[in-house]
Amino acid sequence: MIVTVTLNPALDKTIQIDTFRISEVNRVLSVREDAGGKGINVSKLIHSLGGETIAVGAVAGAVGDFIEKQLDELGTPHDFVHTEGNTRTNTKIVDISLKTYTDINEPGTPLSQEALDQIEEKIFKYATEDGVVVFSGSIPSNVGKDIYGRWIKKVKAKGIKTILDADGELLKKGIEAGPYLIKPNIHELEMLYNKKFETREEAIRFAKNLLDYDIEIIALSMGGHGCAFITKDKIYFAKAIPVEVKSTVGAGDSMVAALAYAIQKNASLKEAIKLAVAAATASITNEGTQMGTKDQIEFWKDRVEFELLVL
Ligand SMILES: Nc1ncnc2c1ncn2[C@@H]1O[C@H](COP(=O)(O)OP(=O)(O)O)[C@@H](O)[C@H]1O
Ligand SMILES: O=P(O)(O)OC[C@H]1O[C@](O)(COP(=O)(O)O)[C@@H](O)[C@@H]1O
Repeated sequence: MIVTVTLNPALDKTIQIDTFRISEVNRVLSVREDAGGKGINVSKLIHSLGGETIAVGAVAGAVGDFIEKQLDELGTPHDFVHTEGNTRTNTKIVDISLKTYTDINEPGTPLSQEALDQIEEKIFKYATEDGVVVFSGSIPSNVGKDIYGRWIKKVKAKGIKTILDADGELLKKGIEAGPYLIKPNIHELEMLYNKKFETREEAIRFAKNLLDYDIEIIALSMGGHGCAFITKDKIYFAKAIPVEVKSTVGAGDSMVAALAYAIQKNASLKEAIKLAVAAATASITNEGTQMGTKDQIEFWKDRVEFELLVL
């Protein structure tokens, strides 16, 4: 079982605009709404790949109802705690002329200690020894930044693998707990080291140091430049596949989903890399927060190129 934890789900509202102008009236060309939030996206993809998954976390109000309904329609299993307020809406602006993709993410509704305890119970209810628990995304501002780190320690103590995809303090404290895999993007790594990397190699060297925290795999994604997959023995670099981008939202989550799926199946690292890049590529060819379909991912899998790096 792959359990995903989303403390801050979102309705992703993607609006298409032609040449966005600041301080002017902008007319929207199209709107679409998807159930989003990092763990939720991960579960959506794992389910469509045929994997066993459940999305846990918290939802609230009418937006929470929308998310649960859409997951039901997709057949993605979920078990959320229901809280006060309303789940956030994240606005994604796709500018079709400028080819820019802008995310405006709301902070989300607070979670009580009682809700957090209930979520923790659900994590341990569904997590299996041969499974994976995925902690990803931001958290409401009233929740301590050590939450993922604390949960990773507890899950790891039961011999269960964990994946962390977060930024800032959440990432830093999570890393200290030694998750099995982390997937920072290059900006998140720069924030972590408070340093701008001049070259791909420099970024990879800094990322590699994190393996000392008992991390097995680091997927360091670099948007349209590709992704490095770093382990103690080997470092692979997979090129991004040039495609017509419809929306970059969900590319990282697709990688995380594919990696979780591959890890649970005990697939080789090479197989995991192919699936991860194919899943990310498929996702960005779809509008809004839509993951790639199984067929799309199969198609791209044969076209993934990666090389062994010697640093
Ligand atoms: N513009 C792009 N063109 C082609 N592939 C892309 C593009 N943006 C992202 N990808 C693919 O998605 C992966 C993850 O993207 P990235 O933006 O680094 O993740 P995140 O969404 O977590 O920030 C990349 O390694 C690449 O394979
Ligand atoms: O929790 P955060 O960091 O605000 O991110 C949430 C947003 O990230 C997403 O999960 C997409 O993430 P990626 O583009 O990194 O795959 C959206 O669905 C959601 O709106």
